[in-house]
Amino acid sequence: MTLYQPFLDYAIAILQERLDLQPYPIPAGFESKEGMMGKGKKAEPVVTTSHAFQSSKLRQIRAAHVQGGNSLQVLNFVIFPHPIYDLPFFGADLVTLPGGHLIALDMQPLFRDDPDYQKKYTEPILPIFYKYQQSLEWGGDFPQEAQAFFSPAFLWTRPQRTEIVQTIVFQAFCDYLQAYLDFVQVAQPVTDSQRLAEILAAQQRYLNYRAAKDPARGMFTRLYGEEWTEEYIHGFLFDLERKLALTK
Ligand SMILES: C=CC1=C(C)[C@@H](CC2=N/C(=C\c3[nH]c(/C=C4\NC(=O)C(C)=C4C=C)c(C)c3CCC(=O)O)C(CCC(=O)O)=C2C)NC1=O
Repeated sequence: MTLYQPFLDYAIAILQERLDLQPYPIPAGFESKEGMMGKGKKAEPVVTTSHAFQSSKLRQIRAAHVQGGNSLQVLNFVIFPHPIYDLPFFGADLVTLPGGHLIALDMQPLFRDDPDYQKKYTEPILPIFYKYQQSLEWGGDFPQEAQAFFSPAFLWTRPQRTEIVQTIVFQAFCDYLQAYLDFVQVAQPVTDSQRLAEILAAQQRYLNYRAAKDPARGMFTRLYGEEWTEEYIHGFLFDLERKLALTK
C-alpha cells in the first residue's frame, strides 16, 4: 500500500456514498502510464494512474496518482464544480519527493476577496482549519501569483515525518472532503446571467493558471515526454477550455 493510496480509497468510497457518481471519460492512453526515473542501477519504475468521475453538480472529480517508490509519491486530487454553481474547487496536492513531503489542501475560492463568498465557503471550515493548523507547521513560501487562488483556510505544510502524513494529514483530508460535500449537498444552481458569466470567468482564470503553471510539468516531461505531458495537462488534468471549445 503506497503512501497516498488510503487517501484515494477513502475519497472514492465517500464520493460513491454521498453522490450520484458517474464515470468521467479518461482520454485513451492516460488511464495508466509507465516510465522510469533515474539511471542505471538506480532506475526506478514510475506509474501514473488517472481516476475520474462526475455527478449532477460536479463537472469533473479527478485524481492523478504517481507511484514511484519511496522517494516519489504524488496524489493530485481536484474537484471542479459545474460552472452554474458558485462552489469553490476542492484541491489536494499531496507530494513526496526525495526532499520530503509537501501538502497543499484547500477549498479554492472563485471570489477570494468577496466577504459574502468568504462567509459562505470559508468561515464554516475555519474551525477545521484551526484544528489541524495547530499540529502542522506552515509550509513556508510559495509562488506569489498562486496566492490569489488559495483561501484563508489553506492547509499548507511540509511534514518532517511520514507518520504525520499517514495520521494528521489523512484526517485533515477526510474532514475537508466531508465538509466540501456538505457544501455540494446544499448548493443551488445560479440563474442570474451576469453572475453565471462571472463564475465561468473565475473558473477559467483558475484552470488556465494551473494548466500554465503546473508544478508537475517538469516531472511528467522527464518521465513521459513533452507531447504526452501537454496532452495530459490540457486534455485531462485541467480540461475546461477543451470542453468549452467543443460546445462552441
Ligand atoms: C493555484 C496553484 C496551485 C498549486 C501550485 C498547487 C499547490 C502546490 N503544489 C506544489 C508543488 C508540487 N505539486 C506537484 C504535483 C502536482 N501539482 C499539480 O497541480 C498536479 C496536477 C500535480 C501532479 C499530478 C509536485 C510534483 C510539486 C513539487 C514540485 C517540485 O518541487 O519540483 C507547490 C509548491 C510550489 C511549486 O512548486 O509550485 C504548491 C503551492 N495547487 C494549486 O492550486
